Amino acid sequence: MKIVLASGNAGKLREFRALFDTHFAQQHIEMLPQTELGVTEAEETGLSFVENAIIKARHACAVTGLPALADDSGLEVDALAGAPGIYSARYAQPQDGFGSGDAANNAKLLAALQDITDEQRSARFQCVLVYMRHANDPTPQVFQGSWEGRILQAPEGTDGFGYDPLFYVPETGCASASLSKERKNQLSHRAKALQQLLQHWRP
Ligand SMILES: O=c1nc[nH]c2c1ncn2[C@H]1C[C@H](O)[C@@H](COP(=O)(O)OP(=O)(O)OP(=O)(O)O)O1
Ligand SMILES: [Mg+2]
Repeated sequence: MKIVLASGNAGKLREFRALFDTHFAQQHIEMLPQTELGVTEAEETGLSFVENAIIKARHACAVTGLPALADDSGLEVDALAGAPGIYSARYAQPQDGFGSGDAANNAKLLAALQDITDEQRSARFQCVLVYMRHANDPTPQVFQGSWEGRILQAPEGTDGFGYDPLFYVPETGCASASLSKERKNQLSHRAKALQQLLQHWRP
């Protein structure tokens, strides 16, 4: 069975690859990144993670004719009333003077939290996974995971992607970007959402 993985984010795709190698090794399920099937990015016009994940999954189904699994994820910072949230990937904009992309997003987040003490820097990653059997699937299957931490005062670590260098993980005592990919894949929001999927999924 072929399933399209509806993400263009290389960091996510690396993590999914390792998670699927662990869980689907014995099953006849082949996960193909959308980029390998000529699927371009969908416009994320939703106002919630689940809406955006449905938009991405539906788009990938429509283009490929295959079932699709999409991940919409992001960082919620309490001191910023939940921002950047669903806008995490597009947090920094060229007109802010930060540029765009992961490094710019991290720089903008540090600037926004400049005067915020450690105790007030609580945050969490959210991940919503949506599986759709086809573009008109009336019952998308939705799975969710979150990961609690806080935002560091300066980046740490060299692994991972996105906001990992600024995300301190209390249960490990280091930044997410200092974790091995195996350890992150045991603890993360994405790993938790995938565990939910593995328990309840009807392919
Ligand atoms: O484990 C993570 N470690 C660090 N950062 C993370 C993580 N998980 C999500 N994030 C950040 C990256 C990006 O700023 C946003 C996701 O945005 P999101 O729209 O879901 O993904 P994306 O645009 O990069 O690729 P795509 O939409 O094709 O899947 O949250
Ligand atoms: Mg996106």
